Amino acid sequence: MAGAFVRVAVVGAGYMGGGIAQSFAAHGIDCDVADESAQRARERVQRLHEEAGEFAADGLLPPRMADAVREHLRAADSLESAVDGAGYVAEAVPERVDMKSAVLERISANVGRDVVIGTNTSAIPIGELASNVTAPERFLGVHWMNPAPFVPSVEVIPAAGTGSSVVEHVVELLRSVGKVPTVVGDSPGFVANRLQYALFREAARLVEEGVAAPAQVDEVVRNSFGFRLPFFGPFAIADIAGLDVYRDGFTTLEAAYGERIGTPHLLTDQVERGRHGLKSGQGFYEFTDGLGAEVARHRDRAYAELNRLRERLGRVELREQADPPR
Ligand SMILES: NC(=O)C1=CN([C@@H]2O[C@H](COP(=O)(O)OP(=O)(O)OC[C@H]3O[C@@H](n4cnc5c(N)ncnc54)[C@H](O)[C@@H]3O)[C@@H](O)[C@H]2O)C=CC1
Ligand SMILES: O=C(O)[C@@H](O)C(=O)[C@H](O)[C@@H](O)CO
Repeated sequence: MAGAFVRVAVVGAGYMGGGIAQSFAAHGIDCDVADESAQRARERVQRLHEEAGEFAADGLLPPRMADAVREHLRAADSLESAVDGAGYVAEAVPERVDMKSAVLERISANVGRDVVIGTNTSAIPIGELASNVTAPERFLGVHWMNPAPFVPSVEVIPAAGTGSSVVEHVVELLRSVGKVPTVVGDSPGFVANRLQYALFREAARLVEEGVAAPAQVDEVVRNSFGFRLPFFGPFAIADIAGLDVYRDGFTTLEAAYGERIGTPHLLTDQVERGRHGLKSGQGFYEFTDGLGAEVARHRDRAYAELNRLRERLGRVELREQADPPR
């Protein structure tokens, strides 16, 4: 059914809209982009074409995909002409409810009722934006990560009224362009940004309290739990560490920071049921029948390989602010 979306339109050709458009076009899907003015859309598309060539020259994209971006990605003179004939429209204008509402109203006034409309909002509940769209069963959140051509995940967020076939078609479309779509519930920040912003908030508190400078926080994160994240999410990481150990750690953190870092019931419940993670054979995941040993072996191989990749790639040195924030 991805064929139902042979043409897509992207409204808002900035950092995200541009990358989303490149991702579709690189896979041979015609993609028309609109921005605030025809001139801005033309300038952005010219840059997106050049950038695809640079990706190919650097070996990040096969040359045929860069050619496909030049062939299939086009600038439209207006929102109305971009969406004309599209089967799927991606909205990627700034993260402001007023701006998104006006643009979504305009999109839905200019397309048929069966045209699927996805918003790339980072955090605004989809149910809140749905009131701007006629036939809201064809509306949903489709949240890409930056930079869109290279980061696999796209959160797919149905609102209460989104049709299940619409969700299926969008999942299929995203898979057809090499993405990893995950359907999640409609809650502010969804999964990725609720976690990402919670991490950033605590990182900022550490700096505000003088515990560490931004560069020190980043160094610790990259080389500690951040090092594990390409392979394991927070539940697998907790299982591998030991859920009883996590529960005991929370005792100290909760005493110091209260509810902000309070012990989750989900965790104490596992520990009380004797599910301590990998070492007990069960936690949030099952490690029986030799799976525990397999997970540990894969973990060690993955981490050793990641160390080698990091050595090979080297680092880009970020220059610290001369007058660091407190
Ligand atoms: N920057 C990021 O890392 C990510 C951002 N997002 C979300 O994607 C959306 C866009 O963010 P960015 O691309 O980073 O912003 P951006 O500022 O780079 O791009 C926004 C684009 O929308 C255009 N625009 C503004 N008003 C418009 C209108 N009425 N009609 C058509 N185009 C209009 C702007 O000229 C600009 O090109 C936001 O909702 C943001 O939260 C989602 C994932 C990652
Ligand atoms: O991290 C990402 O790419 C996304 O989840 C985002 O939505 C943005 O970084 C966002 O937080 C910035 O507005």
